[in-house]
Amino acid sequence: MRASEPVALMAPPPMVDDPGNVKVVVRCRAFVKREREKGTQCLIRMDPGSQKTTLLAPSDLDIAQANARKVYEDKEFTFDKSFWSHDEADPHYAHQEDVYRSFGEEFLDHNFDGYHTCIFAYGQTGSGKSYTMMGTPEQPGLIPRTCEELFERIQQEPAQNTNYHVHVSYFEVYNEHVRDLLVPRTNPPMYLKIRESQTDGVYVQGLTEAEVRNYADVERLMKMGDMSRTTASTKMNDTSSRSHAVFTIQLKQIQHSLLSDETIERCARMRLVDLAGSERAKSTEATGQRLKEGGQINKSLTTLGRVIAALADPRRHGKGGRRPRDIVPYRDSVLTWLLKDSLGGNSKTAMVACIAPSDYEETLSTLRYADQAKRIRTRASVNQDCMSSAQRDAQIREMAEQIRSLQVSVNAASQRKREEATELEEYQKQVAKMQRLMEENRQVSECKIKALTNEVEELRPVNAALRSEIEALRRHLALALGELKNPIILPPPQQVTTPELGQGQFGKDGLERGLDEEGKENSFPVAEDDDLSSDDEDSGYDEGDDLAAELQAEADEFLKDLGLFRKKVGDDYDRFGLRDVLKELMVN
Ligand SMILES: Nc1ncnc2c1ncn2[C@@H]1O[C@H](COP(=O)(O)OP(=O)(O)OP(=O)(O)O)[C@@H](O)[C@H]1O
Repeated sequence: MRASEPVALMAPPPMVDDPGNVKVVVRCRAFVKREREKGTQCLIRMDPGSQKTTLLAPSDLDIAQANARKVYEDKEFTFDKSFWSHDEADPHYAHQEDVYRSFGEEFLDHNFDGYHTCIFAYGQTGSGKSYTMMGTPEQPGLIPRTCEELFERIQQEPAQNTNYHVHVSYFEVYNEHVRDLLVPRTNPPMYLKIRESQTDGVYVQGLTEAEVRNYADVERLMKMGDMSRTTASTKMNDTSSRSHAVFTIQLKQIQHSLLSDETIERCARMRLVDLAGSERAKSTEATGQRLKEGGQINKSLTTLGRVIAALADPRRHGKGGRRPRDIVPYRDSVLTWLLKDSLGGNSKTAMVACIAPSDYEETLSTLRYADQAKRIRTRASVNQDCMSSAQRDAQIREMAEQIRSLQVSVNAASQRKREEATELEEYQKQVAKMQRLMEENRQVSECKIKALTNEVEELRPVNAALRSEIEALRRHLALALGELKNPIILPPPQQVTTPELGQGQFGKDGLERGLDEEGKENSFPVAEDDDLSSDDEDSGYDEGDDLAAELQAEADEFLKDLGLFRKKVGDDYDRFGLRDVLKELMVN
């Protein structure tokens, strides 16, 4: 958006911070259907003159008796403003428009002056926070009213030499996770990271910051975000917000004077926060997911309470000087970390404490919270830069140089990344190749083992046959050697007197062995001398010598074959490690 040629520049920025307390207002809502049906008693009184809010002790005997140990008494609080939105017929009834006019408008002024602002709604579940912040299409709340008027101001009374740029973002903090409400929901949800930098403070990385040119653009985004927000029906509220929602408007005003050739840039940020409601599991009767959410909501609200208590501590601003910064537990919850600047830094901040008309304990807790928040002081300063064209050009040059050097390091980094990727790919290829080779080797070995096993199996019967042959030959040899060592000495031929027994009846055996009269085998004395050769000449045993030599040669030949066979089997055993198979084979 660009207006026509300028005349005057923005007012010069204040040189000092603008310290101020957090503005605290309280709003009491009307009875809802559930309360009307029960005929509940209203426990709130508000004095429009003094802005006093009084919480009355319940006269309802049921409540008092149910909590006999608790003390119920009237409590009085004073805030910057008390909005009575309980009874529409009351002349002091505060409509949505009244709430906005009372301080929403003032906060928008601060934004145009270049201050960061924050308005957050706090209160128990079902107390009217979403109604106050977002409202309904018929009764729009603070957020739509602020945005609408922002564009009205830009369009109706433009500082003629000023360019306006408006961006909005919308996110929720659900169960300690940040989710962008301006991008469609995904399953599983996409959560964003929180970062903190010297220049930008705490921010959400990757959050959508949509440029808007008119209120219709904002309305569309608000609708989109609201639909995406996590809500659920509980006993206390049909559409209970289960998350903290943060709607942010960034307003940038750039003003340029042709006369002085100077540019002034103001950046203001508006944070509009609809917190999830504090709740007691007993009142909401929540179970499962709702109970878990309730636990997380209460945890972050308790941290918010601790942050508020630390910031409100008078010693912090006393004569003794500031307490150490780390005493404020901002980082203990995502919500307080994100609101760090809004709560205790460079911001003008307001809290709307929303209360239900009939819940003594919850309302007392909210009012005490709000009462403490009143004491927080922030130090807001105008976020404005003023520079001449020469300075701006120098800045642009410096930035261009920075971009160039960043580009170089990005290129180097991506080159390194590419090289690493190639190396990794090569390594993976080698590993795969090695695995393939090992597999092939295994298959070859398996094949060899199979062939050898078959060969061994084929040789088994041959081996058995050879063994029995060896055994037979051994026996044969032993017998032959025995006979050679103990030759049968035949008696000299005699005259057979017995007519019945002719010589021819002795046969071959009869010649070799002598029989006594009873037909028993004779044992002939064994020659003392083992060397039979001298006697043999005359003894007629040349045939026996030949046979022994022949058998000895045969046995030697066989033993040689057997030795070769053993050697072969031994070699195979060494080559293929067939220890067990061969062992078994040797045994058999
Ligand atoms: N000022 C009001 N005037 C009329 N109705 C109201 C007002 N404030 C709240 N309500 C109604 O009360 C109910 C609860 O309000 P709302 O949803 O805003 O509560 P909440 O505090 O945001 O709850 P939660 O923390 O559970 O999200 C709604 O039906 C809403 O329309």
